[in-house]
Amino acid sequence: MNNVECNSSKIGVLLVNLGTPEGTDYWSIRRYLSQFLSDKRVIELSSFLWQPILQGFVLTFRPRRLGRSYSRIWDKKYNKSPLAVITQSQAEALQIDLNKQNICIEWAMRYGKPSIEQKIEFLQQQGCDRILLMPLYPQYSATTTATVNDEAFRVLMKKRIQPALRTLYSFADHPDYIHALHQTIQTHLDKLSTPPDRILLSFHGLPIRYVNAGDPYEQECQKTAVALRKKMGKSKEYMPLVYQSRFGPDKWLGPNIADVIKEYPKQNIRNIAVIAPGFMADCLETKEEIDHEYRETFLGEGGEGFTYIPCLNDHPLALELLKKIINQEIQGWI
Ligand SMILES: C=CC1=C(C)c2cc3[nH]c(cc4nc(cc5[nH]c(cc1n2)c(C)c5CCC(=O)O)C(CCC(=O)O)=C4C)c(C)c3C=C
Ligand SMILES: [Fe+2]
Ligand SMILES: [Fe+2]
Repeated sequence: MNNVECNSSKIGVLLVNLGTPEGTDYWSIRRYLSQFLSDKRVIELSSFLWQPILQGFVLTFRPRRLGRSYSRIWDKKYNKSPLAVITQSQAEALQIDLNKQNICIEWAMRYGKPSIEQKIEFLQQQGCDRILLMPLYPQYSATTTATVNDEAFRVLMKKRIQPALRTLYSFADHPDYIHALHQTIQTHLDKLSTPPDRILLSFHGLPIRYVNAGDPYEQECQKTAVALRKKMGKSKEYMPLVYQSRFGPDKWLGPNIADVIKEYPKQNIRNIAVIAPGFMADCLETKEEIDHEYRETFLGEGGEGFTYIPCLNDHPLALELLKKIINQEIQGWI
């Protein structure tokens, strides 16, 4: 995949993000959603109950609507979703930087392609006998981080010769992560003619049931919010933590971003900025859900200014952060 040869590399790094359909048509989306929503880490229901609902109802209706959403954000140049394009770009930029250290960087998707299996195979073929698995989720959740690990170990289960495998837990308050977020927020705000009355920190939600069962995700999000507010010298009121992307009938973590922003104009809060620190790359949940849907909601309720602050993506500070994490996690391997 990369321009850089990595035949002599002995350490492999696999960046993994959530997933992506191969196209925006009904069947591509259906295939992707079916794999994603059949994951028992994501939907904690018995298959006996859930599969008939998924196959009969969800996968009949949701792909069409989701396909329209993906079409609006699809990267026409690369014919890929933004999540795939950005993750690839992160991997390519890191490869150029880490080539000297004999490290081979690859990227994969937990659902869809390129798969974790395909990329572990490839890294082994390149001579990597040690692999650092890096789920690109700053905040740990069993629904995201753990399922990446599950899949990698399932791949290893089939191998006679296994590479050494290290996993990354999270980096919710890593100083370089907080620094990168601070800088991107500041640079973005400096360009605005009217400063926002609030900066919302919007994280992907999780069913409360999972948190009650022990998923540390809510604490992880709070860790990020507390560290970022401290770094910026701002209050909890000015930078509230909110949750987005609800799915299904469960009760999800709150406060829900849609409820919060609907109330703001009534409180004379008319200019807001939104950032989604939980995503390392812009995707459907940011480009479409925040920058399109919530923008319309806020302006429709009487808001005057809505600005979306992009994810870290392949910003130089994001690459510095990932490089720092890699060097910390491979200690003792070089
Ligand atoms: C019960 C369902 C879901 C849980 C739990 C969940 C957790 C979770 N997801 C992310 C990150 C992303 N999710 C994305 C899309 C997405 N998520 C769900 C459902 C759950 N997510 C669905 C059904 C979808 C598809 C879109 C939709 O139908 O609304 C994405 C975007 C992918 C893209 O291609 O752009 C990301 C990223 C996290 C971090 C998380 C738990 C912490
Ligand atoms: Fe999700
Ligand atoms: Fe969504």
